[in-house]
Amino acid sequence: MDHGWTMASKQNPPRWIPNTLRLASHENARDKAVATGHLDPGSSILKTPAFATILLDSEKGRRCDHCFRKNAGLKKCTGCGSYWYCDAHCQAAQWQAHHKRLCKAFNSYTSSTAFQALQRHEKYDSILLSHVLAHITLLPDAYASEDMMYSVLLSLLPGPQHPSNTASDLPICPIRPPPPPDILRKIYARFGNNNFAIHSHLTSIGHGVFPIASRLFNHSCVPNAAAKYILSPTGSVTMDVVALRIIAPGEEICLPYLDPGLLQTREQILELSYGFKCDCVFCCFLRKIGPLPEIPEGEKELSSLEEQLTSFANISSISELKLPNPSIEKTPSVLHCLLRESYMTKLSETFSKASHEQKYDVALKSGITLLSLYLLVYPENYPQIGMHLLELAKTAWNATISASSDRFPQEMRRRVEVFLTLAFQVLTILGDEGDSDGPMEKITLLGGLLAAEA
Ligand SMILES: C[S@@+](CC[C@H](N)C(=O)[O-])C[C@H]1O[C@@H](n2cnc3c(N)ncnc32)[C@H](O)[C@@H]1O
Repeated sequence: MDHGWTMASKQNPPRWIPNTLRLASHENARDKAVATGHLDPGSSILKTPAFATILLDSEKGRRCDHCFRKNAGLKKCTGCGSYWYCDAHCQAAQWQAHHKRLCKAFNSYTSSTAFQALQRHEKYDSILLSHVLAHITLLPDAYASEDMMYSVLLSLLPGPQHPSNTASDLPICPIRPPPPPDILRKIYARFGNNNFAIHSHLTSIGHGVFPIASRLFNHSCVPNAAAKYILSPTGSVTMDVVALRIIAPGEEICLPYLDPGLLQTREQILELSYGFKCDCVFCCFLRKIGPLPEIPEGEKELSSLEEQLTSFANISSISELKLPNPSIEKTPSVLHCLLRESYMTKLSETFSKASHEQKYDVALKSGITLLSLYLLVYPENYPQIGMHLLELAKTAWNATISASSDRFPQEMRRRVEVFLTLAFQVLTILGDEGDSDGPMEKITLLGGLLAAEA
């Protein structure tokens, strides 16, 4: 079995590498995936199916455990009563993938004292690990299988060593044949730094093991690509890695391992969970400026800083043709306090609450400040920017229709158009993903309302 493919050791790239990519050596991360040719924004770089997945508890019973699609008429597994499926097709597919090895023992395993003593994230790991192992036992030759994805899974870099990474204490569902302890340890040691959160329109719905994507993509806090998830009635979840901007031939393709908006905690998370120090321009800038200053308590002072932020982000120049792209490294030092994570959270809460309570002036002011911050911290065409532009368009629309006709400002209408067009431009790069009732449908709906009002 080929567990350790490296650039140096083989001439011909393995068949799991798509022709958009080649592997090259990386000084700290073993290998890196580089583009073989020019890639336009929105190009698909890699499509890869999951090796195993698990739904979050919040989604259990409202999404199919196999295809992850929402379904009001799910049917429960009559064996264990703990898995739900769209239909016989999804049930049969998951039965063959892993469930036939788990169904009988599943409930006694999850009600055991050992399982119940686990933290929530460990419970997810424990069940996902059981899915992975059960799947392996169903491959030809089980734990000695030559299966491509299994080989790639075993060849992944392990996460940093810490006690929770040893698998010896992690209970798993009893599986026949039982996994050799070294395989069990090896796979679990690769969970923390390789698995992915599966999301639909920015909401996490599950976790997944996608060995090929893990093997290929390193992290950047200023990524040029992003992963989206395709939910289809014909199979389990597929990951699609999409270019966010033009990528030149030979350029490394990176994904964000965490939310690039985590400006204060990401260094620690990357070190603890992934075992490396990020050297992207953004992290170098944050290290250079040191601890972020406190946010001023006075309302006037904060409001003046917010005006300076929107002016630095050049928000007034917004047109439907292009979003400004302010450079984080040039952020004036007086604005560094606004890079605190708590400030972004608070601003986002103010925007949502004010929109909800129909305080549109407050909502639009905080929403535009939040947009300035997003443009500063997120890379070009990042979906958070597009989703926020859509929220701004909805808020501006509600403000427009709630105003009395004599107050109906043409300028506000124009704002709706601009936000909506920009939301479309950004979100169309990632394209359709997750559930079908996504932001693109909402953009079409609001565009229709706007046209009808004209
Ligand atoms: C999902 S793997 C990435 C694929 C890896 N390059 C390989 O050759 O298999 C994650 C691991 O790669 C390394 N890594 C990823 N991004 C990195 C970066 N920007 N700098 C240093 N190491 C990185 C870390 O060891 C991390 O735990």
